Amino acid sequence: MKNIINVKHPLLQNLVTKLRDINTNSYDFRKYLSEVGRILLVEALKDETLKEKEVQIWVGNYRFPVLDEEKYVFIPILRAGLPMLDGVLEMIPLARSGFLAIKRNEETLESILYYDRVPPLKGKTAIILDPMVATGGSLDYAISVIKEKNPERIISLNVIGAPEGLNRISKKHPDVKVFIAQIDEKLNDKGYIIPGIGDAGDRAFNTE
Ligand SMILES: O=P(O)(O)OC[C@H]1O[C@H](OP(=O)(O)OP(=O)(O)O)[C@H](O)[C@@H]1O
Ligand SMILES: O=c1cc[nH]c(=O)[nH]1
Ligand SMILES: [Mg+2]
Repeated sequence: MKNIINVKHPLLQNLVTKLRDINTNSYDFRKYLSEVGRILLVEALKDETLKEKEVQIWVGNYRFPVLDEEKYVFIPILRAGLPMLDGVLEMIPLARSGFLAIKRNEETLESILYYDRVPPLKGKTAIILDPMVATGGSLDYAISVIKEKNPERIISLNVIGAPEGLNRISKKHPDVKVFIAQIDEKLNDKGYIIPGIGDAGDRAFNTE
């Protein structure tokens, strides 16, 4: 699983534990997802190439490094990926955003795409946001849809994954770098991650 990067940081582990806690309410749950997203983004872009820009400062004009912010397109997978968007947009405010809504059929575990509003991706870095990689079906589907739009590169930021799903992504999409805060033990017979955080969409938006 060379393309799966388990980002290990005490601050991330602390946030994941707060997400696991069933006493965490939906407001805090969304806030913690957003914070995890931001930390994962920092790690994912740590070797990024910068452009030079002339900046007027107090002693004249100097050239300084800047990020080409509009090169990045964040793509949260609705619903549960949505709270991660706030955190990453705080870091790259001029990034674009696109939206994919994918829902698992909880009986068959098959992923269904019900909304695609992703802007053109040619020459862009697409950054997928979704807290959970369980069977990997939803992430696999999202990557396939995004690849059809020919981005320069695809990165995925995820909070918790099961070995089953991460193996699937690693085999099918070795070109996509996945930055993940926690790799858990397994899936249960309903396709939920154990120990996991339960249903992330329901917990984020207070539904059942
Ligand atoms: O790896 P998989 O087996 O495909 O499962 C992971 C998917 O399940 C969750 O979404 P869900 O289908 O529950 O939709 P929701 O965010 O609307 O609740 C999660 O946010 C992932 O997208
Ligand atoms: O554990 C899981 C698996 C899929 N989707 C979730 O929200 N949680
Ligand atoms: Mg759900």
